[in-house]
Amino acid sequence: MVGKMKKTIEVAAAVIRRDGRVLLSTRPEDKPPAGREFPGGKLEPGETLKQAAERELREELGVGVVALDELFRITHETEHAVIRLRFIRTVLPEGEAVTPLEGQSFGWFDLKEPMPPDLLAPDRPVWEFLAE
Ligand SMILES: Nc1nc2c([nH]c(=O)n2[C@H]2C[C@H](O)[C@@H](COP(=O)(O)OP(=O)(O)OP(=O)(O)O)O2)c(=O)[nH]1
Repeated sequence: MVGKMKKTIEVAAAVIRRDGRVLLSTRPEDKPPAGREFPGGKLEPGETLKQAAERELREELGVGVVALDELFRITHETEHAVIRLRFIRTVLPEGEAVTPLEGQSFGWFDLKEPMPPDLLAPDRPVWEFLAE
C-alpha cells in the first residue's frame, strides 16, 4: 500500500472484573485473529467509546453493562489497518448471567493464575497491569 494511508479502526474493549477474575471471550472461529480477548468490538460512526462498549456487550453477552472510564489505549498495526484499542472499565450488574449470543464463548479468568496463552498479543500488557 505505497502512498496510501491505512485506515484507523477504533475498538472498545471492556474490562470487567469480579472477585479477582476478569471476563474474556474467545473470538469466533470465522473471524481472525484467533484467540481470547476482552469483549467488545469496533465503534460505529458517531458512537462514543462508552456507547460502543455497552452495545457490543448487549449484542455478545445479552447483558446490560455500565461502561465507566477509559483505562488504557494500545495502538497496533496490522497489514491493512491501524487498530486503536481502547480499554474501558465496565461493570456487570450483580446477578446478571452471561449468555453468549454471537457464537463466542466467555469465561472468568483468575488474575492470580498465569495469563491464558491464547490471549491476543496487544492485550497481554493489560492483563499484566490488572494482575499487579
Ligand atoms: N474486541 C476486542 N478486539 C480486540 C482486542 N484486542 C485486539 O487486538 N482486538 C482486535 C481484533 C480485531 O482486529 C479488532 C476488533 O474487531 P471485531 O471484529 O471484534 O469487531 P466487531 O465485533 O465490531 O466486528 P465486525 O463484525 O464489525 O467486523 O480488534 C480485544 O481485547 N477486544
